[in-house]
Amino acid sequence: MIEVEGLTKRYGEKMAVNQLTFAVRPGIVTGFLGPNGAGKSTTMRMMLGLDRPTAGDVRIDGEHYDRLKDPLTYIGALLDAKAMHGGRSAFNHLLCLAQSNGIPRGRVHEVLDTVGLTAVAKKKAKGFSLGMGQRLGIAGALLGDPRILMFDEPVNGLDPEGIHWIRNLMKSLAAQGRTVFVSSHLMSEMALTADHLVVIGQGRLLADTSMADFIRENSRSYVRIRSPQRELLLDVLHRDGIVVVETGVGTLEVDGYRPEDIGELAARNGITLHELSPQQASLEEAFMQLTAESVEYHAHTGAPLGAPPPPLPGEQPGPPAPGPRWGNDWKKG
Ligand SMILES: Nc1ncnc2c1ncn2[C@@H]1O[C@H](COP(=O)(O)OP(=O)(O)OP(=O)(O)O)[C@@H](O)[C@H]1O
Repeated sequence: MIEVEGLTKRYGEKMAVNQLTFAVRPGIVTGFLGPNGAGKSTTMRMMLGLDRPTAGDVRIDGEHYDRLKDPLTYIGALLDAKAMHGGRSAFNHLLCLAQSNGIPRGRVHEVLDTVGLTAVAKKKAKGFSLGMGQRLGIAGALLGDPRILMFDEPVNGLDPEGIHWIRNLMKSLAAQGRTVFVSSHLMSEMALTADHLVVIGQGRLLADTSMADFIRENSRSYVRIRSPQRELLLDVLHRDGIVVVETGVGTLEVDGYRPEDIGELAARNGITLHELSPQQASLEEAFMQLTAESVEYHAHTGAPLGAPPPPLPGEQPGPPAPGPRWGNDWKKG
């Protein structure tokens, strides 16, 4: 279990993490989400004692990180896959970690095998691809057979097979009763992996809830209908006071009713339906809905390619580009 209480980190004027309180429980995968710059990495670094909180507290199974003896046997983490001595071989990198945490040499072979790097164990880490580096970082996290695992963007650089592998690894670690805390910007992947979500924006807690509740509470669910008797169906729905959204592609959308309600109404009126399907928004849509207010860095959406970039603060703007100008809706804050 990881317990975070009132956790706060200020860098000068910047409030990177602001009064965060939540717990990461064992036996499930907890996803950690937030837009760029939300404070995820800073929070994870404070959990590992790599950054000192301005205020608040983190406990790892009831203890502060710096009081843990042989910390790798309590909590294993992948924060930055490149944070290793590139001149060392994969084996020696792991052996150094093992020796400093009282972990037997044989365990190095085990974790190399687990992550699929046995064949390149003698190769220097600086020659590794991004995906191989991620695997080596994951091996380091697993080395001490810890009860708690933390991964910052673990699928970064992994190919589809690697992504599938890490997803199953995280689920199996959680199924063994371990605490698994993982951040990712890949929403489709997160939706398949995490059971619970902690969502932050501009350093503040926005949600601490199950995946299912998060999607339900932050998105629209509706029934999509197609019928060859569209006009007749519209009349019937309107007569019953049902609000219908007509989409451009010939489908109708109805909020607040079950497919059964619509299907029975259509049947009573002898209307043929070609589609009657419940629609639930994706995690990505729910995430964008919840965090819209706390996204710090917005990309421009309508500029033509090749248009000039927005002026930096204090810089004179360049000549206007034809059409919508790059920077019209670019903003920070
Ligand atoms: N060492 C530092 N000095 C000053 N500001 C920092 C430092 N580390 C982080 N920040 C700022 O704190 C805020 C949170 O950064 P952090 O890296 O924790 O966000 P994040 O959610 O991990 O972002 P991303 O998804 O882009 O990786 C950002 O505004 C960042 O610029």
